[in-house]
Amino acid sequence: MDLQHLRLPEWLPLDWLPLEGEAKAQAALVLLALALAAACLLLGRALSGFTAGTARWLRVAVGTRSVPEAPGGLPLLGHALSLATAYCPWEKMLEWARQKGPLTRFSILYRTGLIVNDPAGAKRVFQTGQRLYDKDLDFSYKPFLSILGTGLVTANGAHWQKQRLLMAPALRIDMLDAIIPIAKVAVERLCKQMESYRGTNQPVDMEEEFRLLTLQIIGEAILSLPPDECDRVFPHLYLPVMEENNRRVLAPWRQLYPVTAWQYNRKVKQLNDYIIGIIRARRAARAANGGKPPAKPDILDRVLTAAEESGDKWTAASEVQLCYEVKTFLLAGHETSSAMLCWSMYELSRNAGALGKVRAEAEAVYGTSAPRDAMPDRDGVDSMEYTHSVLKEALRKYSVVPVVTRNLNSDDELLGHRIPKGSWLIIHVQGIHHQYKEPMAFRPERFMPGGEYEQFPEDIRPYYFLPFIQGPRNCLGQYFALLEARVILSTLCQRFTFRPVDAEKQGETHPSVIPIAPKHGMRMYVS
Ligand code: HEM
Repeated sequence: MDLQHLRLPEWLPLDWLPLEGEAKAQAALVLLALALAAACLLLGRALSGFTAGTARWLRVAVGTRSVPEAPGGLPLLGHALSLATAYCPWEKMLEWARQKGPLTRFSILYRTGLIVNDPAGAKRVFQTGQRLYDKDLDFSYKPFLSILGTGLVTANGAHWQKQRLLMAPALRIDMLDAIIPIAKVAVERLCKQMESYRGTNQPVDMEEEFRLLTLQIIGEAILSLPPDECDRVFPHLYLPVMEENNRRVLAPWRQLYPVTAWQYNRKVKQLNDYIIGIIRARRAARAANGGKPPAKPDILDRVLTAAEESGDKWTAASEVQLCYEVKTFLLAGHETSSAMLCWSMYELSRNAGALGKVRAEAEAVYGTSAPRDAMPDRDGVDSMEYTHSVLKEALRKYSVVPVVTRNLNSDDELLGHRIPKGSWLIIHVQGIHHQYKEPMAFRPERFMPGGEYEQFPEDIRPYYFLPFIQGPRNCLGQYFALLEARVILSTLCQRFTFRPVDAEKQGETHPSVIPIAPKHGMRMYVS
């Protein structure tokens, strides 16, 4: 082609090209062609995404018409406005479910959701049909993917199965035994600090203390980190990332704020570098020790042993995956436990009878004469049955994880309705927990032998208590959480009496952050 007489438009910013005449015209044409191809590619992707999204929307909207619809839906917007203006979105969903029945349909713009407020429905999703229900990564878990990535909580399908097999042995009984002394030493440290508040008018923010304490315990259990290292690293690197993730749940556009995004990405990178540094040092130490783990292996050592025994080659991808697993354990393993402890303590501060029973169990295990700090063994902790029931009742009443979401990857039959692939399920754990008698009354006796829980029919009973869900994807840390919490709660109750600064205010639950923590902190006077 003769390009000699081709006149390039003056508005094209081509001055930086170090060429002249025909060569410049040729280069400009190539650049234009590349720009056009990129634009077509982007448009194609947007169109195919839009077409796939529309097809899914149509399939789900039409396929779920037999399910009763929540009241107040608007054309196009669906229930988006009702949810956006509700004080608490999952309370609003529960209000709808109570009006419409065990399965209720709602929509947010083009997305149709189905609220499951029934133990039989939960059994289908979590147990008998578990393979059909994937984690909801494109909505509920999206803001947390920088921490969770492809770790266990957010993995799906064959990848999840492989990781579960690899990680589960790390929390076997001998590791659970090791958690007891870690928790006891940590709570004794907290007791010492709290002595200076005893009998003063200065309250202690127990929410903050429980958060730091559970982070110290999980930090030591996974990575053998000393408490001062946990206090130094996590509040700087990990907690700000989590705070920003929580903000992004309600304000996803925050990821477009350039300074916030830059700071956020920097913290995520520093946290990753920190954890990967520990993994590398640990592997080097094992290599120097003839490939053997240390005498007292922590969770990281146990996972490294399982990875070696699997026979898979260790690669850069294995390192990244393990980093996600460590972050997953950190996240899954402390905020939920800390919320459970806050609500248990709050209820005990208002219920002298229940507090008396917890104290009696503590004295039987730790002793009645000073220093009352005997190290419990597994049988000792297991003997604290009433304390265990206090924790379970706090998990029932406050349902710290109030809803669990899933995406259906194939057509299914749920609670008498045929529902299509692509449906979005919201299993209302709080709704199911509040199907007990007088649900807002705090009664640990419900979980004692012969209590209300045992009255539910045996085949469906586990689906009436779902703080850790049930089935193959149940919480891997549930025994860990309930063990450490028994040690913490019993020790604190044995040593101190707690009184909320403002009992009404302290009892308010946060309306938008999961796990549900106190809305105004948990400030307590100690005596
Ligand atoms: C009171 C404390 C806790 C509560 C209420 C809780 C709750 C839950 C729930 C509801 C799930 C299921 C999430 C879903 O399916 O979308 C889950 C999964 C998980 N939790 Fe916990 N958790 C607690 C403590 C812990 C601790 C201490 C650890 C680690 C040491 C842990 C590790 C995990 C892991 C790894 C999973 C994913 C399991 C899988 O998908 O295979 N959790 N937890």
